[in-house]
Amino acid sequence: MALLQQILYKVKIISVAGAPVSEVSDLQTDSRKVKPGSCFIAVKGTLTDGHSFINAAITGGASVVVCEILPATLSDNIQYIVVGNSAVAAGIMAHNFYGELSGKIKLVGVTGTNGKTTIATLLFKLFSQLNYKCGLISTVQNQIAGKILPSTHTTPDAISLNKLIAEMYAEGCTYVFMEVSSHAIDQHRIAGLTFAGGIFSNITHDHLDYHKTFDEYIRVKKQFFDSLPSFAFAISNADDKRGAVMLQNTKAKKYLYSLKTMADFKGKIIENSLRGLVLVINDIEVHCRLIGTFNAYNLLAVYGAAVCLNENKQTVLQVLSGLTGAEGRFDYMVSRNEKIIGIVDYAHTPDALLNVLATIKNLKHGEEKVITVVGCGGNRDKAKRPVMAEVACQYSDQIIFTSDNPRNEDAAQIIKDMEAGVPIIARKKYISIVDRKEAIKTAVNLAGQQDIILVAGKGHEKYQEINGIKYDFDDKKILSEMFQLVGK
Ligand SMILES: CC(=O)N[C@H]1[C@@H](OP(=O)(O)OP(=O)(O)OC[C@H]2O[C@@H](n3ccc(=O)[nH]c3=O)[C@H](O)[C@@H]2O)O[C@H](CO)[C@@H](O)[C@@H]1O[C@H](C)C(=O)N[C@@H](C)C(=O)N[C@H](CCC(=O)O)C(=O)O
Ligand SMILES: Nc1ncnc2c1ncn2[C@@H]1O[C@H](COP(=O)(O)OP(=O)(O)OP(=O)(O)O)[C@@H](O)[C@H]1O
Repeated sequence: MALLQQILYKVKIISVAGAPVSEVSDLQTDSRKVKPGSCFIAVKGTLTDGHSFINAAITGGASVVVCEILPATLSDNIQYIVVGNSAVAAGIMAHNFYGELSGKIKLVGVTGTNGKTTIATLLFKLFSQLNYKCGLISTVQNQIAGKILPSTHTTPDAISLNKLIAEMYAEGCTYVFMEVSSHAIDQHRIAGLTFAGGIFSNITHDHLDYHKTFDEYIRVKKQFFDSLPSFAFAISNADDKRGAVMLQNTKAKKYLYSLKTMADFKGKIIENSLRGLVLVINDIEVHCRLIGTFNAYNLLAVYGAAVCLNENKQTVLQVLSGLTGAEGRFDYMVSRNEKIIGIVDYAHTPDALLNVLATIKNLKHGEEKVITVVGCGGNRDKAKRPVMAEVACQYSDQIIFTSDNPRNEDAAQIIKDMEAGVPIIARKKYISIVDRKEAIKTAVNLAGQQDIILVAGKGHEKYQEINGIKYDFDDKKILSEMFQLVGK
């Protein structure tokens, strides 16, 4: 049980009604999770309004209701607390409920359209190798000092988020690196948290189904930096058109990183190939295992954050040189005998597939073939199927269409939908193999010395979802097994 008065610390209360309650058992924003003695916070959502579930929450046992508008009829023995914004209140209350722990650890948030998972994961790996106990909150997975927990959101809801941070604190974590999505900022999932630092990667047109306009998307992202405290650091990408704007109104100490202009954290690419990056960062040369210019930016952001957190520059670069990126994000291996490069990437949209294939094309230096294994998910946007196929054909020498997560659809039909997008001139360079394992094996059989195999779409996922059942499936593991089996 927790004292209601303490949980309401810093919440802007407009009025209070009903029967006074001194303690609550927990906080819930979902009436379906309410238990006897819960405090139910009615949040206006994107689909429905939590206010319409107040009665259900009371029936479930809630003794306190936090809301923006009082219900027409008040129930007996319930305390009602009216606030200006329930989502903000939920954030602050969750932070108080779990012991205001974000200020007791160093919490670093990463926001931007691309690179959040990579930057947060690299920071987690770096600080873990520097012998700190760390937490990671990301799209791919959450981690508490090495213990892996599944992730459902890029940034969890306020209650789950504060609970997770409390678990990290209890395990002795001193740093938590987390992704901050624009949805989370907009829905106040991070309200009440004290950040030690914030990092901006970049912003491009995305998520406009949610934010409606690009200006609104920028405004939401900027709110994160506007809310950082003066003792925090704010690091931004000087080479992004909106990099400077992000830091315009922040109280935090401002830093910029760049590959192009003078900046606090200045980097230069000396070598950029499918075998890694050679960079000079603040006059120190560093050989990294990550691939592509975008990863040079990610590495600079990580380096900058580590320096802001008072780590030794040489040591940071030394550790960074050995790190691989986030699982399933341009995740690559080299086959033992024929030095075939195998890349597993989460790219499951035409845009992402184009980015990965364009990066491969820019980095390969000779006549190496690019063989792409790709499919599309079932029960999702059908319009993207032919477009994905077209992109794959445009940038690959050979393509194998296969199944992704067919879910409740017929995998062969999904592939047919993809085949409709194959340009006439590319008809001879694709084949279709429904069984994903067979498709990967065929790609390995087709590949010669130094060729490049891209297995796209599932990245870090460890399953294939077919008719409601998730079967074990791991692209990276299977690719590696096939290299061995085929003897390449
Ligand atoms: C569009 C969106 O972001 N929706 C999020 C939002 O749900 P919502 O606003 O739709 O909720 P709602 O269904 O309208 O319900 C409103 C309120 O009524 C409550 N309710 C609802 C039903 C009921 O019976 N009882 C009840 O109390 C709900 O708990 C909620 O508080 O708030 C929920 C709780 O925080 C989130 O789980 C949910 O994420 C959905 C599942 C989602 O898919 N979100 C994606 C788009 C998302 O957030 N993505 C970003 C990453 C984006 C990226 O960079 O790729 C992320 O951070 O994960
Ligand atoms: N700094 C960057 N700039 C542009 N593209 C990037 C950057 N970092 C990674 N990418 C590309 O975007 C893809 C997604 O990267 P990552 O998962 O790190 O980003 P994210 O912001 O977490 O996106 P998501 O929420 O979709 O996972 C990668 O596979 C890579 O192709």
